[in-house]
Amino acid sequence: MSEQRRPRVLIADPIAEEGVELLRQYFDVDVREGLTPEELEAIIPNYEALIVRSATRVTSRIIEAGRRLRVIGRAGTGLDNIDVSTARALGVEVLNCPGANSVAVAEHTIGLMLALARHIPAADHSMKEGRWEKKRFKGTSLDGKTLGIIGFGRIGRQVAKRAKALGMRVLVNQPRLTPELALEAGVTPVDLPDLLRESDFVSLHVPWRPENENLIDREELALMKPTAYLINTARGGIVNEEALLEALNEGRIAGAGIDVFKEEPALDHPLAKHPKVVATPHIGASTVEAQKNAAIEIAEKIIEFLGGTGSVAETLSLQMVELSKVVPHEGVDPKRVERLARAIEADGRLANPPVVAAWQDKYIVLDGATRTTALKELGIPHIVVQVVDPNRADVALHTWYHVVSGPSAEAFLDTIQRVPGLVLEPVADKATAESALRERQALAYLVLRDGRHLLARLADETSDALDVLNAMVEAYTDWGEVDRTLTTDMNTLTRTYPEAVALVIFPQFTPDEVLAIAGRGRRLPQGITRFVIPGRVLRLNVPLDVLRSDEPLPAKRRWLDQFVREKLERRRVRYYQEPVILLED
Ligand SMILES: NC(=O)c1ccc[n+]([C@@H]2O[C@H](COP(=O)([O-])OP(=O)(O)OC[C@H]3O[C@@H](n4cnc5c(N)ncnc54)[C@H](O)[C@@H]3O)[C@@H](O)[C@H]2O)c1
Ligand SMILES: O=C(O)CC[C@@H](O)C(=O)O
Repeated sequence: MSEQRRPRVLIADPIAEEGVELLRQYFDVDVREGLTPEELEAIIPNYEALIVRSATRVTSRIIEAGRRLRVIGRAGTGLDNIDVSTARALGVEVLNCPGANSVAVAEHTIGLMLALARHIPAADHSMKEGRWEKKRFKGTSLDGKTLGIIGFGRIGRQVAKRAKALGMRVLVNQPRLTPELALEAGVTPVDLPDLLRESDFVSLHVPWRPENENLIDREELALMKPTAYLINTARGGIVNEEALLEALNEGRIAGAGIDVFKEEPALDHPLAKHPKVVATPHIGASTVEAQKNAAIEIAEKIIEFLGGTGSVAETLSLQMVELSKVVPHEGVDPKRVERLARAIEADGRLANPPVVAAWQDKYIVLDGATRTTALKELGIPHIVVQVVDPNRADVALHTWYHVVSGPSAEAFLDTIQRVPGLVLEPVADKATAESALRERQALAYLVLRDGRHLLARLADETSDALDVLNAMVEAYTDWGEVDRTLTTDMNTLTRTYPEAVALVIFPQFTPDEVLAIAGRGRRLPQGITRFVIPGRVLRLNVPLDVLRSDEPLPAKRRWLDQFVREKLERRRVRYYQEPVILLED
């Protein structure tokens, strides 16, 4: 850390004193609560770090004005009040402390459930007004009731633990919930409609993101029982407030417990005033313990970040690594590899770093297999990659299906049937085919133009499923034209692809399966997996000379950090907030 000038930290929302004291040991700390956006914008250029809770909105304007800003700390969980994309694009790290307040929010959730089930706030209010209305406040028990938890992360799991101790049955809706985790937590995974239909209490524990806006809307509320309660301690916009108000007014649900509102502070809010609602002013995390945990944890993280190396490249998840450790998870077309190798050599630079996931001592390529292979062909020892966690909530893995066009469905079938180790088996309908695929009893299913459904299965157990799958895709790719699609409706497809004879539908692979396949040195056929990865860094344009040189890896890493730092200073890094799908290298 610099001897001349200590870094300056601005704390813009109240955090526990223990965290402030810790920060003061290392930095010059100013606590300035209640700043207007204009005031914050005016003073932010003086600070290396900014710490907020949920009240201060850290907009792109504020971040851009923070010329010295290196880190934004959120003393809590949700990052929805911080423009994380702009921060990362400008090399400003964003740190939070998820987990520090999970227990507090879980306890508050249980508190809201009990308050609703036993009418505690209304009974208290009636007594304060001098009444004794014993008959009016007959409640319901939580024991034996069903709680539906939407979002089974840190808070959702803490809620489940407590609800089970109260004798509740717990249903969970959470993408990619493994059966092992569900079993261990004693909960039942269900889809959202079933959760809404079966639960006596529905509790939300998902983050706010654009796709979670109005996750609970009219349609979802309509599925709930008239005796059920909705609890929202997550974020306001996740429930459509107007729809909820209607449902309460029309008696379509029994009540709601609400800690968070679309606009906060929520003053004179019709939901907060509603007799069937127990409302609290975003205090889920407001316990002495949670606030102390969050303040100390964020202080420690900021001290470590500003005191440590603070690599700018790593802030953007960019790393210089050995190319031999970078492994594609899907096959590549050798002709495309050769073309791309020539183009990269002529251009003298690697424009877009492949996106990879760290897996044991390897990096599995999620996007950029052709580029990676082209660099290997060129004999280059090192490569810059962007490392992402494929299980991150905003990374999605979808499956492309293949529309195959050619002279006739019979000729197509003939080609497939000749693949060693493969048998085709007719099935009655789409539902049977889908279920076989889900259960992994088939490698794929085929929908022919005339509407027939066929399962593609292993001929015997000694055949290797991946080998046969690869051979099948290779066979029809050599035979006809293959286009990728996300739709399974043959009628729609034949309008776009008049020569289409068949649609090949693959199972939905999980990121863990994909990594395990690649980690074993195996590959899926090309063009099946589709990772949607927000926050891609593109057009980094790393000179090939640097990647190719004999300099050792640590020296190249230092070079990369300086290279990225300069680009950021000149605002030369193109950062995509939206997912970017690159089909062509
Ligand atoms: N009321 C409060 O004071 C308070 C305090 C802390 C956190 N929160 C809110 O709670 C949220 C959850 O916190 P956490 O620490 O449990 O987060 P988390 O990231 O550990 O868990 C969220 C889970 O929701 C899942 N998810 C996302 N979208 C989903 C969807 N549409 N359907 C089903 N599951 C979905 C994710 O996969 C993840 O597992 C935070 O993002 C924050 O908004 C509120
Ligand atoms: O700052 C707060 O107290 C709210 C915290 C909470 O919403 C969070 O996301 O951690």
